[in-house]
Amino acid sequence: MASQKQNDSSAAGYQPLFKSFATDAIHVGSEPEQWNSRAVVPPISLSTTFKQHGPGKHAGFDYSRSGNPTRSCLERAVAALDGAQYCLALASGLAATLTITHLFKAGDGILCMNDVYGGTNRYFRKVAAEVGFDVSFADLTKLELLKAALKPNTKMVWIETPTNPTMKVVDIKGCSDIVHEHNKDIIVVVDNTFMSSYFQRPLALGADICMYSATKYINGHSDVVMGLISLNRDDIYERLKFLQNALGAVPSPFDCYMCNRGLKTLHVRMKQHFKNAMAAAQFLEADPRVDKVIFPGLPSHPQHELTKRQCTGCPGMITFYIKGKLEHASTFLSSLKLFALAESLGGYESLAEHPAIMTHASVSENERKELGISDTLIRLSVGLEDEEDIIADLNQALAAAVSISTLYVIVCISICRASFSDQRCF
Ligand SMILES: Cc1ncc(COP(=O)(O)O)c(C=O)c1O
Ligand SMILES: N[C@@H](CC[Se]C[C@H](N)C(=O)O)C(=O)O
Repeated sequence: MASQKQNDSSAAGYQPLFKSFATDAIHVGSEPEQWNSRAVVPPISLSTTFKQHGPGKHAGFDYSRSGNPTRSCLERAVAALDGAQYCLALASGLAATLTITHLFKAGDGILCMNDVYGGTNRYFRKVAAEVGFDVSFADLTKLELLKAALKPNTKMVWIETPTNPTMKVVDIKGCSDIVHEHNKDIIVVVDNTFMSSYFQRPLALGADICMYSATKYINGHSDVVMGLISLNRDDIYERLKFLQNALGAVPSPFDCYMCNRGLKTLHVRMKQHFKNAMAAAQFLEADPRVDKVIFPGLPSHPQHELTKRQCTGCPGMITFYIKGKLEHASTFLSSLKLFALAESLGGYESLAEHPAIMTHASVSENERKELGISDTLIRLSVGLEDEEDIIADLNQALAAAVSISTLYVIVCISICRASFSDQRCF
């Protein structure tokens, strides 16, 4: 990648860290010289309107939905971190998705990765499809399925990587090349919520738009709901800027201030999320009470090599299947003491949830089954607490959920099932 340089603190085998990331996060958009007061921390500009010199003659801002000084500070910082020329802040991740989709019109084709955040699935299936978009889904981890799914009316390909919740990793460059060879006008969007700009820069890999639920790692403190869109193309930016104002789903100046404040420590947080998640994933993978762990940082992850090729590291997201049934998953979740049983992710605090019942309840049962979102699937957002405390909490909750005698019964049943099916085979 042209914008990257080898850095001592890069994780072994991954892409080198992005040059000057921390410096840009801290300084771009926050220059004291832009304010008469020379404030080092950007002020929260609450005014909804701005005095004009003459009709239509203003100093860059006229009305706060159309543009706001505090929002501009955040947008400039995020653009720099994404290696983008432009960034637009929206009221939520879903508001960003909605605003991007308004680039198109009824009858246009939208091809979406089959495993995406439940609300994205819900929006495309139950809102966009209902107003006439031709929405289809495919497993974009398989490039041949992407090729087969592109249609003459396809206008947008929506990638989420790693996917929420089953952590599939999509080859952004591979997909973008195929899509743009098919038709250079198709817009490739990457939902970069899980990786954040610290671990992945989709625009450098060929995507046209990079979007975020900034509610997660970008803000990182679980106290702001926001969406962000970064891009380089002038024509798409002009239209999105128009839509940001015309649709009006903008964040408040206070939230922009908070998010910009969170962004200043993104690099520090992401490093520690990676370290803590790696330790937790290794612990879970070695534990007999766990069936399977899905973490792109583990060599057992099917796209581990791809992750190292396209990312600089991994966030704190781990998905795993606990041994047993729904009752074991439920007991595990309600026995956690340090992890809070709650939706959302990417904050400094550890969270755990049950995707089938919580974040992906809006995905149909059949689809959940196909995607592996089963009753025993648990999603963790590993926070920044001490590593030993995180592991101790997982250990005690596993002990509460799957006792040695239960484990013995589960193992006996699976041995019996295996030998029964062997006999049926012969
Ligand atoms: C990957 C991903 N994309 C988008 C969204 C939507 O973001 P928001 O909740 O900020 O609207 C979420 C979560 O809600 C998410 O996890
Ligand atoms: N992206 C978050 C959001 C949780 Se789902 C929120 C709400 N219940 C809804 O259905 O919109 C995550 O935890 O994945």
